[in-house]
Amino acid sequence: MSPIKSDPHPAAPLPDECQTMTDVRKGVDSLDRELVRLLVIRQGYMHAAARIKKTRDAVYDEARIEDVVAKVLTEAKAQGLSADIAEPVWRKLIERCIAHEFDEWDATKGRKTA
Ligand SMILES: O=C(O)C(=O)C[C@]1(C(=O)O)C=C[C@@H](O)C=C1
Repeated sequence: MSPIKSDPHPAAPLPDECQTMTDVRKGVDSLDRELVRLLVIRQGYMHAAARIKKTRDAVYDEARIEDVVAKVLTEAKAQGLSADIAEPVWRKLIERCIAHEFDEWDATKGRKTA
C-alpha cells in the first residue's frame, strides 16, 4: 500500500460552483472545519482572559458583551452576513465562552475546594 495518503480534506466547491447536494455538503463540512479551527483560537483567548483577570467578578462584563455584538453586527453588514444569523449566534457564542472562562478561572485561581 502506498505510504502517500490522499488529502483528507480535498478542496470544496464555492457556493456558486455547487451543482449537487453532495457539493453543497462538501462545502459546508469544509467550512465547518475552518470555523472549528477559528473557534479553538477564540477559546484560547478565554483561557488568556481567565489568566489575566484578577477577580472572578471581572469574567462577566456586560458592557464588553454589547461592544462585541455591536462590532460583529457592523462587520456582518459590511461583509453581507445576515444580522438574523449573526446576532443570536454571537450572543450564544459569548454566553458559552463566558461559562468556559468561569470554569477556567475557577480551575486555575478560584473556588478551591478542600
Ligand atoms: O472581553 C472580555 O472580557 C472577554 O473575556 C471576552 C468575552 C467574549 O466572549 O467576547 C467573554 C466574557 C466577557 O464577559 C466579555 C466578552
